[in-house]
Formats: sequence, structure tokens, C-alpha cells
Amino acid sequence: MLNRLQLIKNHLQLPSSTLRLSQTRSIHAMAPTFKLPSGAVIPYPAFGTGTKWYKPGDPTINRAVVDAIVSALKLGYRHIDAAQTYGTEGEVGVAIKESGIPREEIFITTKVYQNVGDPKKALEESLKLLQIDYVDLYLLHHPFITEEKYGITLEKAWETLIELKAAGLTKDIGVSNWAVGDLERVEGAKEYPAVNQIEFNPYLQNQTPGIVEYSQKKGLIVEAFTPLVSLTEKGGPVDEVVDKLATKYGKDAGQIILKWVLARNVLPITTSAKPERQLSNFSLDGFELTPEEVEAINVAGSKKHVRKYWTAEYGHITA
Ligand SMILES: NC(=O)C1=CN([C@@H]2O[C@H](COP(=O)(O)OP(=O)(O)OC[C@H]3O[C@@H](n4cnc5c(N)ncnc54)[C@H](O)[C@@H]3O)[C@@H](O)[C@H]2O)C=CC1
Ligand SMILES: O=CCc1c[nH]c2ccccc12
Repeated sequence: MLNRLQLIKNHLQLPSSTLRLSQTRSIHAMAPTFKLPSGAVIPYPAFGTGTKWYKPGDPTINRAVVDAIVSALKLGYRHIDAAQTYGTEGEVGVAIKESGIPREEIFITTKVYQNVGDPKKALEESLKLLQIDYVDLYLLHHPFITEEKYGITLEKAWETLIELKAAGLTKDIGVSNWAVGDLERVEGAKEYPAVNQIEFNPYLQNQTPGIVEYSQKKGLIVEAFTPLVSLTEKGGPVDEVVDKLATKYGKDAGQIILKWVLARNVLPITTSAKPERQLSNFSLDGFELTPEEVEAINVAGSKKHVRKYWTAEYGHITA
């Protein structure tokens, strides 16, 4: 089998069949499994198509975004995190076709934000852009849903996602940026969210008070966006701990942090335009952080608070 560095040099020439996840990830006893109510297991790390790639309201296909997604798929990523609001669902659809990887081998998440007033219409528009007839996971992008602003209540929006799952337009359903109080509002629904995608990293170990423990106790899979903020905003208290561990394990800082996310039983969503980083962020096997090393990052990270998203809504609450 090609070694990973050789892989990076050749990855654009990989045959369209490319690598199968089983070829690129040894099954490690410590590796968490993120199993959904449908029985599907969510691959990780997810490749993000927001943040770096935002183009809201711009329907033109950005080749650089397509190429980045194709590169990630050819390197072995099998989970794409999308959202209607990013404006990049068209690029995801083109990239899946160009990758030559069968659709059923790719776990595709998308989300509804601005047009949450009609989730069915929103999902149908997303499926058209993605060039697929179902998504694997559909999320309410945020909980700030009111009749005044969107013409629908949070509870009704959630019930609509339950209907969309029953109709087969999505295999599983969940939420993003929800706090404990939001989850309590759908406690009595026919189905409960399977996923809560939140901002999570050493500098934000609870996006809102108690949300990680509450979500995991209730059986939700917690997904982490912005896991690498301590790298994108260097100079914080985790740097020394992470750098020492990177040296100890012969890995880069990104791999240490993504491994820390997994050790917290949270699924990381990250992104990069660089194939080398894409490969590095995907290569998370072959080592495990000890509980003491995980705790060292917990403690160091708790000394600094960074929130990048939803500050208008959540402010800078330190959960
Ligand atoms: N549900 C929501 O409200 C949100 C969801 N997301 C999702 O999460 C995805 C990832 O979010 P990000 O903040 O971009 O994640 P992130 O914290 O992984 O940051 C990615 C950035 O880190 C840098 N980077 C990547 N790999 C690196 C490495 N190995 N070493 C050093 N630097 C590295 C690159 O500059 C890259 O743009 C988004 O694309 C989107 O899909 C992001 C924000 C909010
Ligand atoms: O999901 C990404 C974060 C986000 C929060 N608000 C907006 C608005 C438009 C695009 C992305 C986002």
C-alpha cells in the first residue's frame, strides 16, 4: 500500500475508485463510533464546506472549492459537511460527481438556516444543488427560530424534519448550535435530534452551559466545528501542551487536537485547501492520547475563552 507521503504526491492521479475508507483507516480499538438511529455510522473527520469557502447568494461554481472537495474525497474523506447558507452545495454536487466515488459511499450533511420557514422546500432545493435524492443528515442550522422572524416555531420546524426523514429525503435528522433549553423544547416530539453540531475546541469546551454532557447523556452525537481555533489563533495556553504531544507522537498539532476532540467522544469537522493538511487531518490512527494527556489539554484550554460564531445570539457566555 502506498505510504501516506507517496499518497499525497500521487493523490490527484488516484483512480476514480480511489481509496476505500477501510484502506485508509485501521480499525483502532480506541476509535469512537458515531452510530445514528438509522444504523448508519458517521465517518470522521468531516470535511467542511463553509467558513473558508463561504459564497452565500453566489450561484456560480467556484472551481477551487470543487477541487478542494475532490482532493479530500480522493484522500479518503467520506463525510462532507454542507449547508444551504454557505452557497457551496453546488460545488459539493459537482465534486461528488467528479470524484467518481459512488454517492452511497459518502455521508452528506446539509443544514437549513434562512428559509427554515419551509424546511421541505429548503431541502428539495439543497438536493437539487447537491445532485442527489437524499442526504444522510439534515440539521436545523440554529435554534433562533421564531414565528415573527421565520413564520414557524422551533417545535414545528423540528416536526417538519421528522416528516422529511419519514419521506426518505434524509436518513437522519439533527440540530446545530442548540443549547439545553432548546433541546428541552423538543423533548416530547416523536423523534429526538440525533446530532448537535456545535462550536467545540480546547478554548470552548461548552458552547452553552453544560451542552456537551447534556447532549451526550441524551444520546446525541456531538459534532465539533472550529476544532482547530487554537492553531488558527495561535499564542494560547494549549500551544505548549499540544506541541509537546506532537513531538512525542511524531504528529502535527492539528492531529493532536483532532485526536483530543475524538477522545472527548466528539466528531471533528475541519477543512483545508491544502492536500497535505487534508491528509494530515485525516490521518488520525496509530496513536492514542492517554487520559492524562487529554486532561492536560482540557485544563490548558479552559484558561482561555474563544468564541468565533453566533456571538450576536450567544454573546460571549463562558459555559
Ligand atoms: N454549524 C455551524 O454553525 C458551523 C459549522 N461549521 C462547519 O465546520 C467546518 C470547519 O469549520 P472551521 O472553523 O473552518 O474549522 P477549523 O477550526 O478546522 O479551521 C479550519 C482552518 O484551520 C486551518 N487548518 C486546517 N488544518 C490545519 C492544520 N493541520 N494545521 C494548521 N492549520 C490548519 C486552515 O486555515 C483552515 O481554514 C466549516 O467548513 C463548516 O462546514 C463552521 C462554523 C459554524
Ligand atoms: O455555519 C457557519 C456559521 C454561520 C453562522 N452564520 C452564518 C451566516 C452565513 C453563513 C454561515 C454562517
